[in-house]
Amino acid sequence: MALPNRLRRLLLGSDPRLARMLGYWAATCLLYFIGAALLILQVRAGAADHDSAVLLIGIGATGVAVFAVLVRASIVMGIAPSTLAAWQALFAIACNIGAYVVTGPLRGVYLIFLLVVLVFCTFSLRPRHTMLLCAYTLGILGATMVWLVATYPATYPAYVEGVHFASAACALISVTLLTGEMSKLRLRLKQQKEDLLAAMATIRKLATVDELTSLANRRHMNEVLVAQERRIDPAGQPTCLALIDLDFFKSVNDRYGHAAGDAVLRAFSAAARSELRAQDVLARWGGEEFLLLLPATTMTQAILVVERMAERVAAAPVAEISGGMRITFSAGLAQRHDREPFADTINRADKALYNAKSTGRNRISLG
Ligand SMILES: Nc1nc2c(ncn2[C@@H]2O[C@H](COP(=O)(O)OP(=O)(O)OP(=O)(O)O)[C@@H](O)[C@H]2O)c(=O)[nH]1
Repeated sequence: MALPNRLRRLLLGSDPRLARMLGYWAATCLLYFIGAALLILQVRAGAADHDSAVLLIGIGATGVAVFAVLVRASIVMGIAPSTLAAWQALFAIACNIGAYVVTGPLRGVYLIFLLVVLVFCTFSLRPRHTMLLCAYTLGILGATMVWLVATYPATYPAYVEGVHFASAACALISVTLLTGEMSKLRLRLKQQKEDLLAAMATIRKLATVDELTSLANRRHMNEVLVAQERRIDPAGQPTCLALIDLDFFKSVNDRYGHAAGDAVLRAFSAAARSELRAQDVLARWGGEEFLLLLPATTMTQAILVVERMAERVAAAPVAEISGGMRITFSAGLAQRHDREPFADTINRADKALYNAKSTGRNRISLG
């Protein structure tokens, strides 16, 4: 892995949610720097108290650093993004109100910052939580303004604070209502996306899996074969195919009924599949016929696999059939020649299967 990639992974992690949260954190950082710069300008102009400004900048910087660590570790620590966003918002609001108190005539700017904090919450908080946050902000802001007017009436005239509070309340409430609507829209979109993904998974399953046996269906097997034909196998990697057909299956249906026949097909599929490796593919090719693909398998190995399969299938109990009838099958086995189209290998396996049937069934013939 290249060094910048490694560094990126170390800083941002590999989870896209984490990268997004760190993106929001970077935006709050920017806000903090602008707020701090404004405070320094006010101190230089003699409009803000130096010590209070330094203390506030220190608290803000510590908060920003602590949240960087918390965001980075949130997934490991199991902290929900919404919880972290709420903490960050509470902290940012407290800092902004602190800056409002410390800053001189330009303090109105921090009221705009309060709005920005609430807008950010749209992306991570539920509408109800954003409303609670708005109420908390207005409560603390109102109480602070009353205290300022009562303690320093010359610096914080009542009519100025009144106008500040009224405009902040109008803006914050409007933004909260608006962001509430946006949050609902976002949640609806998220739900729709999840529904769509679930529907796509169902469609994919229906398109690739045989409903009765849960094996791959013929369509999917054809896709697998096409993909296999396009692959360039390393030299000396043989592939075998087996066409498998249950013996005297019609008589199962006739004697025990169609439902029992279905049960036999399911029992065969489960038993046969239990003998296969992860890379082998067994598909229902049609009716009571199955196609088995054995990649990286020699003919000798394939014979052993199909024999083991036959033993397992014969021993599989089928509750729907009384009298302990044994399920047997006949198989035509063929090894794919170099670059041979699978259609031709299947043809050879089919001829071998015909041979197995005509020479007595319950056996493997080679094609
Ligand atoms: N229960 C059930 N029967 C099926 C299904 N698909 C095909 N069949 C039946 O499978 C039977 C196949 O009969 P045949 O082709 O004569 O084969 P067989 O009786 O197994 O005879 P051999 O293959 O020659 O040993 C037919 O009766 C089909 O109706 C299915 O999904 N469920």
